[in-house]
Formats: sequence, C-alpha cells, structure tokens
Amino acid sequence: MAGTAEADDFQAKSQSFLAWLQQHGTTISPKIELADLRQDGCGRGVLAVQDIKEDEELFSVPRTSILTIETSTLPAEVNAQINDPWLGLITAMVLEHSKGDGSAWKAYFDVLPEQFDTLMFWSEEELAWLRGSAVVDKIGKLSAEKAFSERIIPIIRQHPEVLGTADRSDDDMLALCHRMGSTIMAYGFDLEKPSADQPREEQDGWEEDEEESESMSKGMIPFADMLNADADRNNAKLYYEDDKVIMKSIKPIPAGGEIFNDYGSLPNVDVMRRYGYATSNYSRYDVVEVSQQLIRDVAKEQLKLNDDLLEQRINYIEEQGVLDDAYDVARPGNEDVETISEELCILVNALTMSQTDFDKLQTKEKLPKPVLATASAELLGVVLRKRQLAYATDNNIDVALAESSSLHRWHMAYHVIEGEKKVLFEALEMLKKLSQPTGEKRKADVDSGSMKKKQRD
Ligand SMILES: C[S@@+](CC[C@H](N)C(=O)[O-])C[C@H]1O[C@@H](n2cnc3c(N)ncnc32)[C@H](O)[C@@H]1O
Repeated sequence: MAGTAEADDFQAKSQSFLAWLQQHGTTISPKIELADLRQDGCGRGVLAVQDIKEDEELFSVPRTSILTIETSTLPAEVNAQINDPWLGLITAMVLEHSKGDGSAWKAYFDVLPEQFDTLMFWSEEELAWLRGSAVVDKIGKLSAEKAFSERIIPIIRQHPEVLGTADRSDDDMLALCHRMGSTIMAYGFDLEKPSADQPREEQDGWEEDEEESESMSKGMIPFADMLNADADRNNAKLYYEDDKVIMKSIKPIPAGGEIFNDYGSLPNVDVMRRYGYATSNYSRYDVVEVSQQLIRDVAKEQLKLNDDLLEQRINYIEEQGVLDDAYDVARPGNEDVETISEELCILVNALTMSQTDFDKLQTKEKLPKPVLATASAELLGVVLRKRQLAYATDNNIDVALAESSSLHRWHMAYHVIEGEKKVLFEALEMLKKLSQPTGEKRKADVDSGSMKKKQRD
C-alpha cells in the first residue's frame, strides 16, 4: 500500500491530526508515534520508538480537547431537549461532523472510521453465522433506530440553522446517528468528571451504567482512542486529572512495541459487538448465556415436575430476589467470574430438592445453598447439552466467502462460536466430576469452581 494514493491520504490525515493535537495542547512523548498498522488489520495504532520504562507519561490531552456534549457547539437547549447523555453525545457528534471544515474537530473526524464491522451492520446471512449465541438477540438495532428517529431527528429538524442539517434526508440522518453511535461504542470513554482523580483505564461502549452515571460522562478523547487493545498485552493506563487526562505506561515497553490500552475483561462476543474484532486472546473471558426458560423446560422433563410445582419453586426464588431471566456460564479458568454462578446453583438446587426439603426451606424463608448438589450438577449437565444444540453443527467457511468482504466478519463469528462451544465443553467436564461424588475432591471442586466471589449466608 506504501506509495499509493490511499496510503498518502491515510498518512496526510494522520499528519493533520497530529498537528491539530499539538495546536490544541496535547503533548506526546518523543518516545512514541502514531503508526499505520493496516497491514496487521489494526488501522492506526501507537508504537514505541524508544525503550519506555514503567510509569512514564506517554501523552496528555487537555480536557478542552475532549469531545463531549459540553465542549461541542451543541446548544444547551437542544441538549436539554434530548436529555440523555448517549443520545446527546451522538447529536453533538452529528453536529460537529455536519459542520465539516467549520468544526474545530474536523482533523479528528478525519481519522475516525466511516464504516464498522459491529453487528448493527451485519446482513441476515452474516448474523446466521452467530446462530446459538445470545448476542443475536441483543443487537438492539431496532431500539437504537427508534431512539434516533423519535428522540434525535425531530429535535435536529427543529434547529436546522444551528445544526446545518436541513438538506439531509431522514435516512441520511439515521445512518449518521448509527455511525456516531458505533464510533462512541468503539472509541468513546467513560470520563471521570473533573476533581475525581482516581485512575481509570476502562473504555466503555453503548450501555449506561446507572451506578456510575453520576460521576461519569461520555466523551471522545483524541489520540487516547488511537490505542488498540489486547487482553494479554495491556501496557498503558489512562489517569484523570482536573484539567487533562494522562496516558502512562504500566510496564516497560521496548522500542518497536505497540502501546495497548485496556478495553476490559471482555468475552470475545463483546469485543466483537463493541469493537468489531475478535481474537483468541479474549477467549478466556468467554461466557454462554443459558435462559431460565431452557432450565425450566429441562427441569420439567427430567424431574417430572408438574407446572404447579415448577411455578411454586420458581416463584419462591423470585420472591427471594435471586431469579434471573438468563445465567452466564463461564470458563473454569476465568478468574473474574464463577463458572456456575451462585444464583444458578440456587435455582437448580431449588428445582432438584425433594418436596419435603423445599417445604422446610420455605417455612424457614431460607435459600438453597449456593453450591451445586449432585442431582443439580446432573440436571445442569442436561441443560448445557441441550444448550449445545442451539449452535450450528457446521461452521465451515463457504468457499465463495473467502473472496468476499465478509471474511473478517466470518472470522469473528468463528472465534465467538468456537469460544462459546468451548465454554460449554469445559463446564460439562466440570459438571461430570461434580455428578460423581468422591468425598473431599468433589467438595474442593465445588468450592473453587463456583464460589469465587462472595459467600451467601
Ligand atoms: C479505540 S480504536 C483504536 C484505533 C484504531 N485502530 C484506529 O485505527 O482508529 C478501536 C478500534 O481499533 C481496532 N482494534 C483495536 N485493537 C485491535 C486488535 N487487537 N486487533 C484488531 N483491531 C483492533 C478495532 O477496529 C476497534 O474498533
């Protein structure tokens, strides 16, 4: 690609962006550089050009250069009308993008992507490669379009002179909202508001975390978002100060090494959903979602529970506040999440216990122990084997596809589905051991396999 017009344009945009950063107060260590990593399928990235020690400042970005609702030219009354941080930031970005050369952010927008591989943009045929994964029902394209159509576009239409969008059709506006939403998802940060000075490394995506929303806001941090990420190679962390954010090395980085931010302990399916790539490095965080409905169906069939008894037990668990619509099963090696959550153990134990034991439990208003009983391990084994059937048996690549632009998407789907199948395989192996009690060994397996977080009374 070197020497081509495309490479020259890419390079020119990088140079303008770097000049823009400098003009707007970003300082960048001479030990790093913005690099063209397209050959590795990673777009731009940041490389060390000299050896870097641990805890060195790599760059700092003034708060005034961070693109937020407040720093954008979105009028306060328009923001007040929209009254939602996510939709507000999307609107602010639609506005700044629409201003073209007239926007202070022009050089920044020029290095942001125009197209995405996130699931919103997949065809039905491509989504079929993900059959079996719960992600297919969580893409949220329709709800996003409803929010854009009902809560952004009408308000933009009321202010055509301010927003410069009079000549754009609704379809155009919708596409632009999707593009900006996906940009925030893959490039945006949860910002600690000024005066909160705790270090924070995580980038976040579309979802709003209720508990954090008071002290956090969404924003785009130019240059910090040029860092790629890799589960195994995180070597930099973002620190928040009142007037700027600073990226520092958290381990030595040799000259030539890439600087990697931390996108979090995400399963491949979320890396794909938010960032549009997937690698085996994130596989250890993979999970499989098992629906409550599947557990009910299998319990009914296997335990010969009639509808009334099944409802009685499920209702009791719901009254106790520990019933979920679905449960994540994780890989046994995952240090952050239990393979079988306590909530799932409780539900399955409530279903498998004898009626006498269940009646006693209810009288005492207690919950079943959050440790899988042998019968529960067996039942859960049947549930997970049924869950396996949801995946396509044949995930082989279509020959025609090898030529098509969807190849990258197929690879991501492959990583996700193979990862999820592996989760089920390993969880089933674990359950097999639990179903064959061998005294102390079984106890140890249960304790380490399913009780990593908290102990319930
Ligand atoms: C925050 S941006 C990083 C900068 C980006 N590479 C660019 O050229 O603009 C996140 C995007 O970078 C890409 N990315 C990040 N880490 C990656 C990796 N390990 N492998 C492939 N792509 C990666 C993905 O496209 C992701 O959506």
